[in-house]
Amino acid sequence: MSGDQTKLGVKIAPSILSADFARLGDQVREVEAAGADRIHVDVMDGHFVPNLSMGAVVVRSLRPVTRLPLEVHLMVEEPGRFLDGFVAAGADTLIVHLEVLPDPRSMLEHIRRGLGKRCGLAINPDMPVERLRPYLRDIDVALCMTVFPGFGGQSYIPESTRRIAELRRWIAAEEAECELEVDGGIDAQTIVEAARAGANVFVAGTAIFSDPQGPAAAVQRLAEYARQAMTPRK
Ligand SMILES: O=C(CO)[C@@H](O)[C@H](O)COP(=O)(O)O
Ligand SMILES: [Fe+2]
Repeated sequence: MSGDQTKLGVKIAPSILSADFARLGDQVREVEAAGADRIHVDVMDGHFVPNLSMGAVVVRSLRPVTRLPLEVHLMVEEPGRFLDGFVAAGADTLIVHLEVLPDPRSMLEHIRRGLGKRCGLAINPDMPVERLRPYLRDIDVALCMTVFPGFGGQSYIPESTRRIAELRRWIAAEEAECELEVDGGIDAQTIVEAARAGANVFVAGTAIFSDPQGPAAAVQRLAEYARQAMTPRK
């Protein structure tokens, strides 16, 4: 059935925000070889979030390095200014925040039909999850932030688990096909909670790139925990 978490499968999305930028290409190759499903690129403008990070030049440099899809998480006040540039650089998925889009439909349409890319809508922890409901059939990814965006290395907000479960119910009710992605503080413990609640895509930065056994081991371990936690749903 649509909205079925198990049908979508577990996807691990390493966030390069926590990578060693002096060895970025090698680190991306390493997580790809370990079975990561996509690369998560966090873009911050210093306005929507109180931090700066990276732009399309990083996507352009990574494009020849990996076959994995490059997913761009736009934590910026005016995402419309940057979409075409990220696509030209090689982005596969563009995720924009609902907080900056009073009516996101035209932008989602532009990403999907105009640019021919996958689109996602993200919401911050203080945005009621039902605000995503009208768009669930128009997006490829619903991104539930499990920390306030702006920085890697934060702790998962416990209330997120209830929000993920609620979003999973809305996705099923709408018979939507979108993925349910979580981002922020995902580690060996919280991935189990998030997977049980209904998430199927897991962004992880610190838990992968700061793992004492290395990024490859971390990717494999996280994927295994999530698969075990994901129970078939009716
Ligand atoms: O979007 C963001 C932060 O704003 C994330 O993608 C972080 O980069 C995830 O990092 P960890 O919480 O896993 O360290
Ligand atoms: Fe992110």
